Amino acid sequence: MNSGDCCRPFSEEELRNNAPQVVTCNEYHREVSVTQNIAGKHIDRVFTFDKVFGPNAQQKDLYEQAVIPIVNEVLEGFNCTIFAYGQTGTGKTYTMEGECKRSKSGPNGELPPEAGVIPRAIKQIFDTLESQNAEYSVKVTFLELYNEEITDLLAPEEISKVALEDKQKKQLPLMEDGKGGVLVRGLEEEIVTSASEIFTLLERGSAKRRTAETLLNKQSRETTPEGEELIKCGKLNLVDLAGSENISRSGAREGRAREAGEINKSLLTLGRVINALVEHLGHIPYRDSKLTRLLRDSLGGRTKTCIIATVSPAVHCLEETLSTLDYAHRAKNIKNKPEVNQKMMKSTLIKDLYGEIERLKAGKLLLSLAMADQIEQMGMTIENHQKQIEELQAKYDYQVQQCFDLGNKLDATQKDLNLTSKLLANSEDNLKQCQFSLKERDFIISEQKKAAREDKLNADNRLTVNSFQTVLSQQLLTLCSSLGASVSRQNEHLQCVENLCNSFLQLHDKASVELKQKVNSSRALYVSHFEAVQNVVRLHKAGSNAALEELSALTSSNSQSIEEFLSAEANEAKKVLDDLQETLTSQQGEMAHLARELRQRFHASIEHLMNTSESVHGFLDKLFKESKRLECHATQVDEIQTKCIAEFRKAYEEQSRSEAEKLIADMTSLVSDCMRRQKEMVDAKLDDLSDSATGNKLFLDGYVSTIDGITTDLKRKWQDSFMQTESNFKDNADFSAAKHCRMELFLQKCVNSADTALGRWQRTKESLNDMGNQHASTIGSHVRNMWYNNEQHDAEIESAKVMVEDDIKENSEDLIRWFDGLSKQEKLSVSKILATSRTHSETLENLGSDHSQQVASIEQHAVDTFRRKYMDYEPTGTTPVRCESDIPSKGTIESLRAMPMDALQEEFRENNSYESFHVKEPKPSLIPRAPLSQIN
Ligand SMILES: Nc1ncnc2c1ncn2[C@@H]1O[C@H](COP(=O)(O)OP(=O)(O)OP(=O)(O)O)[C@@H](O)[C@H]1O
Repeated sequence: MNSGDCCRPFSEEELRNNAPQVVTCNEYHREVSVTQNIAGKHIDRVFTFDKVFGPNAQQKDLYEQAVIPIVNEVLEGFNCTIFAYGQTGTGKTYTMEGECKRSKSGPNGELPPEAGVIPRAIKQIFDTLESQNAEYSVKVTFLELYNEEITDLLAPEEISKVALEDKQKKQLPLMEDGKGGVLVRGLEEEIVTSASEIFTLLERGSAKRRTAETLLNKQSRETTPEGEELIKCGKLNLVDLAGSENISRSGAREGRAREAGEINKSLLTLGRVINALVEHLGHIPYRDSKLTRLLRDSLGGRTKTCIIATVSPAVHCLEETLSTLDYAHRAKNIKNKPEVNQKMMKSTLIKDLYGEIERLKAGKLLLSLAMADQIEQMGMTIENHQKQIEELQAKYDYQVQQCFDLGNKLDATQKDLNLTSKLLANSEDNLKQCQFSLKERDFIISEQKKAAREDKLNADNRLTVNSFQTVLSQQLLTLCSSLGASVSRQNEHLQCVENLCNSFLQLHDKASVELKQKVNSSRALYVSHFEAVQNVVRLHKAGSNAALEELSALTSSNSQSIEEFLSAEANEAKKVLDDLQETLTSQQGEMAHLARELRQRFHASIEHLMNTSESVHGFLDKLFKESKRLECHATQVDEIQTKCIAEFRKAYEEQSRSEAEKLIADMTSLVSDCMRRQKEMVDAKLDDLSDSATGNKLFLDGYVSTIDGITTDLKRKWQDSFMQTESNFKDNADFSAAKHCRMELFLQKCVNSADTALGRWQRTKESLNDMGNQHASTIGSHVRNMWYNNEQHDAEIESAKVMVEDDIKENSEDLIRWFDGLSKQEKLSVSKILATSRTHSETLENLGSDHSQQVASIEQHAVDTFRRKYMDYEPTGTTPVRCESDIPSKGTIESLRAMPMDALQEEFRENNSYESFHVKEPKPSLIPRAPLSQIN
């Protein structure tokens, strides 16, 4: 099955409402995409069809692209169906029929651009058939399927009128054609020879349409121009379906709902059939609706079918659009098996046609017989009607006669009525007169009976007065007793109120006194607390001040002691260094002196030895030995010196590593030890030397004589050795001097490092001093700030205290004043209440007494009044009491007499006019009745 989608442009209303577009058509890709907004997301659903026509597509485009091939196939002998499916108002009818009328078509039978599929297909068929110059015949059927009822839209008017009555009983039925197809029995088939004929038929048929599905069926038979015997036969079904919307959304009600339901039945069955075909189900429910029965061959059969789905681009049709597209998309999957209709032999066709003519003839005969019957029946009906008319005419005449009689009667009655009216007026007048005179009589009688009535009235009144007096006195007694009870109750209540007021006042006084006491005590408590707080603050302040002072003193003493300590340390170090310097200088001098002395003594002894060598050359060996020993001593001295220097160096190195004071002290002690030891050694050696020299001299003296012989040799040897010794001594002295110099150098270095250490120390001391001073000044400023803050806090607390005290004093005074005022007011109010209650009770008492007096007086007055008015005698006394009643004057008594008849009549007539016969407001009597009226 082919399926195409056709999206109409926005309607004017949609444009007016600015309806958003949700359908977009891609004609090139043959896609329709529908944009849905689900949970704030745009989701596009895309449907692909065989052809897609967007809002700008023209009728011509659709026809050319989608329908021409189908019509061509019809002309080739295929059966084809085109149906439009879609929501109401989406353009199904527009697509199928278009918006053209025949009158609008062009001069050469050209169709206007808005012409739809049907007129274009008709035109194409006839154009093609005519252009082929072939014999052809075209038959048209046009039916409407509405509420599952089939209407023949081509049925002739007169017959359809008759059929209209029949329709109530019998619809056009569907029947199987025996070849798997379905026929509509009795459906009119029009043979047409031109397109314009079809247009006329369509126009006529369209006028009869109600709505819903219409199905146009064109059958064309064609013989080829060459006059072959074979005839091609194709059928084109054009279907305009009803709106596809759901019944619940169609808004149909009652009768319309049934319609919609039936329409829906067709469409629903169509949907089910499509589904069953798509899903290749075993059972296809064609028989469930007439539409599917009619289109059976088009749905999965041998007919080529094209479904045109029409949609609206607007968002409000979104749901239906999706449903339509889904429907058409599913339908696309139906696979029909188109077959060319069997080509008929021309002779067979002629035979068929003859058969049909016979059938038609038979039908015509039957029809004429039926018509004769009908005519006969109608004649009888006319006769009946004639008789009925005659009867009716007779009835009418009778009625007219009756009307005439009734008119006469009416006139007579009218005259009677006038007469009766006059009589009635007279009677009424008489009645009025009678009534008037009756009234008059009544008045006269009543006037005349007045005196007698008065006596009776007096007796009645007396009785009434007596009974009234007893009732009144009883009621007054009850009233007095209830009033007295009420007064006593009210007095009690007032007493209660007074007592309550008094107790309330007492309680209030007590409470206010207690409150005052409490306010005073709380004030005192507050003041004492505040003072305690203040004391604590003062204590805290004093403590912090003392601590601050102590801190500042401690800081200054600390800095001072540090300074002192540092300066003492520096002085000591300086002193040690000076001592060291001095010791070193003296050591240096002493060493130089010692060395000089040593050299001098050595030279002197050498000279002495040389002077005495000749005499003591025997001892030269010994001297030589001694010199050797001296040399050994010198070596020892050197060794000691070396050791001393090494120790000094060591000490120096240690000194450079450790504290300067210790090093200097060590060095000083070392140097002094060394010097002492050298001196001791030198002294010892000098002693030894003089001792040995003495011994040697003695030895030499003792052995001079013995060693003369060898003296010369020895002398030479001695000189040599002496020279050698001298040179050695010189060398030693030089070495010693060099060592000394080095030692001096070391000493100098030591002094320099001591100076550097001293400088560093002084700098350290200065920086320490600075730091100390800085810290001291910072601490001092902190202390000052704290002091200042404390002072400020103190002042603030003091001012706050004063303020709070003032406030409290003021508030408590206010409170007390307010309480005083309140209690005064209350007292005033209570006293007012008391006064009021007293006044009230007095008033009540007065009221009670007044009331009883008044009751008595009322009673008396009432009794008097009644007596005065109605009684001639005292009600109970046996002896008649003189009554103080006014004795009417003679005139009054005269007036009490009944008036003469004439006067009474005159008076009555004056008060009552005869005309109006209404009793007028009585005029005051002409007769003076002043005393009586006063009494009455
Ligand atoms: N493609 C179109 N171009 C212009 N106007 C269109 C188009 N399609 C439809 N319309 C207009 O939309 C309106 C409704 O169209 P139409 O009556 O054909 O709808 P329908 O689907 O047949 O409705 P229904 O189901 O009630 O018969 C018409 O006024 C028609 O002119």
